[in-house]
Amino acid sequence: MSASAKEKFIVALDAPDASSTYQLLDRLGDSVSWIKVGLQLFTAEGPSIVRELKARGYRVFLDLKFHDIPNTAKEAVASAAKLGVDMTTIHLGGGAKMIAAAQSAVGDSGMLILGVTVLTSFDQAQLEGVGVHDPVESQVSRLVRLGYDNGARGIVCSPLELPVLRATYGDELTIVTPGVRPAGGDKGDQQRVMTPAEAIRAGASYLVIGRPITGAADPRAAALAITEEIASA
Ligand SMILES: O=c1ccn([C@@H]2O[C@H](COP(=O)(O)O)[C@@H](O)[C@H]2O)c(=O)[nH]1
Repeated sequence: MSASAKEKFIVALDAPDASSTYQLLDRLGDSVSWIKVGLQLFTAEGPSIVRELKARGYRVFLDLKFHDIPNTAKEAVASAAKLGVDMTTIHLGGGAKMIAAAQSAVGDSGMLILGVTVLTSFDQAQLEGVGVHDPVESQVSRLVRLGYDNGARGIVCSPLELPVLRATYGDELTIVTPGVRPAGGDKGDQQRVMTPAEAIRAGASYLVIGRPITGAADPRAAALAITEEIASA
């Protein structure tokens, strides 16, 4: 198993509290190096969970998907940068001014802002339900262009959109893809999915995978199998 395969894989620790998080980390051992802290865990535990994960040596992706007026988004991004996280998220639907304001708060922290496009739980019908009648791929491309033109160099999208984004932007973008499921795995609420190997071959920089690991009988074995699949892609 190569170290670079392990570093392309981010485990989404969508856990209810710190103690269940630490139990899961004990079971995962050295099989993961990146942890995603999302809304559930951060709302329960606050910034202390991020500080503890950083102290334990993990790289941290804080996925709170900021979407607010420009000043509020900017100050939230500044707080994330002060916490020392490696990546954080904004919704590109927040618009040009919000994206630029958020980007301006990164400073010299080295943190990467990822712009969320169309959630991977959306299919075409759900997109139409919020009033967007273009194909999902067009909406993703439109939001990525808006992000790019306002300074964003990181994107969250489904693996299905990778080919067109790589064809347009080459390696200029760091592209993080949730919506990843091992072959035959339960999709849950995810709609636009690929396997780990397919997503890597399509050009993902990082894969975010949660329940296939956190819900596995042996999370370490599940994480190692995904890393092997990434390495062999
Ligand atoms: O479009 C998006 C943006 C973020 N996510 C997050 O990724 C993980 C995926 O977890 P699974 O258990 O592998 O489905 C989760 O934390 C989401 O909040 C996303 O799925 N789609």
